Amino acid sequence: MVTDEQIFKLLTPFADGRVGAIRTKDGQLTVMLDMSGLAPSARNYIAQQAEAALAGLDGIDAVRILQTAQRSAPDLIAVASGKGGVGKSTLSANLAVAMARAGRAVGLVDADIYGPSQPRLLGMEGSKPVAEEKKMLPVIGAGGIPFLSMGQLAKPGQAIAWRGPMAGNALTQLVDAHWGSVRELIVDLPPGTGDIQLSMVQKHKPIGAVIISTPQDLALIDAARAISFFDQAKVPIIGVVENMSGYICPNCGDVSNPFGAGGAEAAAKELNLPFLGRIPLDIAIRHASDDGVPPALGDGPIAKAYADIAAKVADWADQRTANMGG
Ligand SMILES: Nc1ncnc2c1ncn2[C@@H]1O[C@H](COP(=O)(O)OP(=O)(O)OP(=O)(O)O)[C@@H](O)[C@H]1O
Repeated sequence: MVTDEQIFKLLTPFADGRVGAIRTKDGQLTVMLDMSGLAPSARNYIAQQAEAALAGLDGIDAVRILQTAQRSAPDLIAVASGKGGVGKSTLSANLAVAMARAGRAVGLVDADIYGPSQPRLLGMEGSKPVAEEKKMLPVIGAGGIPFLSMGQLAKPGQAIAWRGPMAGNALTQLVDAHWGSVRELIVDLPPGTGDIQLSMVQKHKPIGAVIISTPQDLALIDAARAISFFDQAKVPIIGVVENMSGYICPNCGDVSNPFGAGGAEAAAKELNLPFLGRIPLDIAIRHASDDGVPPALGDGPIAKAYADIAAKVADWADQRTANMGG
């Protein structure tokens, strides 16, 4: 008679970590497999492999595979700014890459209806995700980051016209996709506090928000507005990132401060919020981003700056989980 341990060993090569209860009764073997997060094609594949691996075992006449889905949806981490052009999309892509490099299962949703830029930032311009059982399958971008973008749902310029329910439905399609083993989903929000943000806090509440600003006074005033929006929605602010602080001259290496410096850190302090770090204004960031190679994949000071911010966000998420008792 075959033992549970033997069955477990037979299933491990393709269902590692997914094998649940095993029951043998009257020649019928029932095995529970946790298929949560998997796309239907992957579920079918594993179930077929399991049936094949368990066929013809000593004392077993019939094999039944029970599929369960216990794992919950990924946690959402919003990246927001008060105004456009401050580097929110660049931070979102690089935060995802840096967190993944640190070993976390991270995905990315590009919810920016005004200028969806993640397909370009992740080197997958023109990519079209396919759907399985009416849910989208994320596309794998640079750094192995699974992502979905408003830019993949609509023709260029079309999404801008989306209002209220349409924008909300589009966001739902991106968030409720086949995220598989992804545990944390970075959401690149449009700038400001519009329909997408409302839908986000009402329907897909993020566990926290990262606010990005340049050091300029005006950008900071807008950032404060975004902060108060999340405060009112009871979404905790993970912290503030200062972008484009200190310009490193590519010729002489001198550092100047075209947008000022330290403004976001001072503002964070004033608002009693954690400061997560600063990213300098560096043309290399723009070039790498335009080429679809997130600078966080490198190993110079820029990659380090993103890695430090990612570590703080990860710590925050872990602390939150610990506080929740699990
Ligand atoms: N630290 C930086 N140094 C140099 N260029 C940067 C930096 N951060 C972002 N950029 C560049 O600034 C431009 C705007 O960045 P990005 O698209 O990330 O901003 P955004 O806030 O998401 O804008 P939008 O609201 O339009 O989506 C891009 O060309 C990007 O490559």
